[in-house]
Amino acid sequence: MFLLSQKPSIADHYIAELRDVNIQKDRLRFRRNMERIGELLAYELSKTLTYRTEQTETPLGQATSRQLLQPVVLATILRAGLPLHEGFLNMFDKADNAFIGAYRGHHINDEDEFEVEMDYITSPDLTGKILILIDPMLATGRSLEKVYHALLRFGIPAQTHIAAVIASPEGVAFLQKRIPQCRLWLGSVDTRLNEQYYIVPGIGDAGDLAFGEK
Ligand SMILES: O=P(O)(O)OC[C@H]1O[C@H](OP(=O)(O)OP(=O)(O)O)[C@H](O)[C@@H]1O
Ligand SMILES: O=c1cc[nH]c(=O)[nH]1
Ligand SMILES: [Mg+2]
Repeated sequence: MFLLSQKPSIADHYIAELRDVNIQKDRLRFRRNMERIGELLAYELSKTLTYRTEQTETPLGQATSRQLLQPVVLATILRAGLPLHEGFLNMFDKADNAFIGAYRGHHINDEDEFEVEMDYITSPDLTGKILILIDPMLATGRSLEKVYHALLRFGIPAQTHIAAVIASPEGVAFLQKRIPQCRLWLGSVDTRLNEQYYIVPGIGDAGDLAFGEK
């Protein structure tokens, strides 16, 4: 597991702004901070990938350079994942993209219990590729687990990475148990989940903060 907040850095400013109830009123800034964290996580993740060397022609000669060995697919859970996706795409600009419509739907009988509803999924072939699954909030982990398994119908990736900005200890433990083959890239692991399965202290509802209440 990689944890961005483990070492002090400028990323701490971005995460602090995401949490701040006053700064949250500025949706543009909220989305941009998500995007900036996406760029940082993507850069850290890129250091672990495999590269091949090739020759690049410059105006003055030949330079040895590195190119990613395997294609990258960025798969993002709507809505809240969109700004984080943009950050990853800024770094992995040649990536293909997958999108999944998933949200926490409520049961009629029990207000606090929820089921992950998934009503849209589109993806390129994933066979042998580097799959990066993107969602800023890892609360119970049920959305990410469900989406990961749904994506496998598009092929078996060579590697799968999961990127989230704010995680709960419960969600991390759930994913490590259920899909241990996926490597986690996280901004912060917070204290706990509350009764509504929201992350505490967390940031609130990431989708609403980025795009408005639904
Ligand atoms: O780990 P989990 O317990 O599954 O919860 C996390 C999910 O909840 C949020 O989506 P939400 O249902 O709020 O949809 P939205 O992006 O449309 O706001 C978030 O973006 C995750 O997808
Ligand atoms: O804390 C949480 C949990 C799920 N989804 C969010 O947006 N925030
Ligand atoms: Mg939401």
